[in-house]
Amino acid sequence: MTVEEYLSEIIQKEGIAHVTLIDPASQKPEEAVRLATEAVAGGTNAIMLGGSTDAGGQLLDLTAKMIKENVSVPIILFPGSTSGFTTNADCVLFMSLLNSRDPHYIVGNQMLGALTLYKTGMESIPMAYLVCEPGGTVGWVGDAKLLPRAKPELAAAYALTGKYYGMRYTYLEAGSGADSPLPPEMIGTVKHVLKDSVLIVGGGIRDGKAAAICAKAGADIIVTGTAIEKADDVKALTAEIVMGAKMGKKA
Ligand SMILES: CC(C)=CCC/C(C)=C/CC/C(C)=C/CC/C(C)=C/COP(=O)(O)OP(=O)(O)O
Ligand SMILES: O=P(O)(O)OC[C@@H](O)CO
Ligand SMILES: [Mg+2]
Repeated sequence: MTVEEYLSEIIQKEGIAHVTLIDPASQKPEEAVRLATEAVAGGTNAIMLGGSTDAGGQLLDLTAKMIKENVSVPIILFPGSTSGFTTNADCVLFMSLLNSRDPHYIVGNQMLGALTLYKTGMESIPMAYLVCEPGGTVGWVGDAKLLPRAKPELAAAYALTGKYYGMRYTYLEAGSGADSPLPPEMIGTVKHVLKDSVLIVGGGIRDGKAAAICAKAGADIIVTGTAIEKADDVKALTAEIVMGAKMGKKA
C-alpha cells in the first residue's frame, strides 16, 4: 500500500488523520526517536520530517533512519529544498509554494531534485503548499505573498489552481509556531472548492479544542509540530489532539 492509500483509508474510516512534524535540525536523532515513539503511542498516523532551514550533515539521514527502525508508521518528507531528501523515508511531499514570489520555491528546487527523486523510485505526492498569515519562518524563507486570513477566497483560488494542475494534496499553512490556527472560515472555504482532494491544515494547533475546530471546518489531515516538540507528556498531548480532531469531525 502506498502512503497516500494508507492516509486515504484513515481519512475514510476515521474522518481525519493526524501527522506529527519533527524538524531534524531541532534535536538529536535520539530525541527525535523519543518524540516519534511517544506520538505514535498517542495515536499519530505518520511522521513528517522537515524544516525551513537545512539540518546539515547527516542529521536528516540519521534521524529518518533511526525513526524508521523504531516506529511502524510511515515517514513522510516535507522538504524545504533538495537537502530535505533522504532515501530513509517512505514518501515525499512534492510541494510547490504556489503563493511564493520566488520561482525557486514554485518550480526551481523541484527541478533540481526531480532526477534524484526519479532514481530513488520513492513515492511522491504532488502538493500545493499555501502559506497564510502570519507565515512564520517558512513565510520569510519561501518569500510568500502571505494569504490574508480575512480573505478565504484568495486561498480557495490558489487551492483550485493547484487542483487544476493535478495536485492531490493542498497544505494550508499558518507557519510553525503561529499564535493561533487558521480561521475555520478559511479552512471551510478551501475545503468547499477542493471537494474530495485532501486538505492538510497546520500551524499553531496546540490542543484538542483547536484540532476539533480545524477538523469540523474541513481539514482531512491535521499537522502538529511545535506543541508536540515542547510537550512535557508527548503521548498525552498527541492523544488529546487526535481525539479532538476525531470529535470535531463527528460534531
Ligand atoms: C524539493 C521540493 C520538492 C520542494 C522544496 C521547495 C519548496 C516548495 C519549499 C517550500 C518552502 C519551504 C522553505 C518549506 C519548508 C517547509 C517546512 C518543513 C516548514 C516547517 O518546519 P518547522 O521546523 O516546523 O518550522 P521552521 O519553519 O521553524 O523550520
Ligand atoms: O509547529 P506547528 O505550529 O504545529 O506547525 C506545524 C506545521 O504546519 C509547520 O509547517
Ligand atoms: Mg524548524
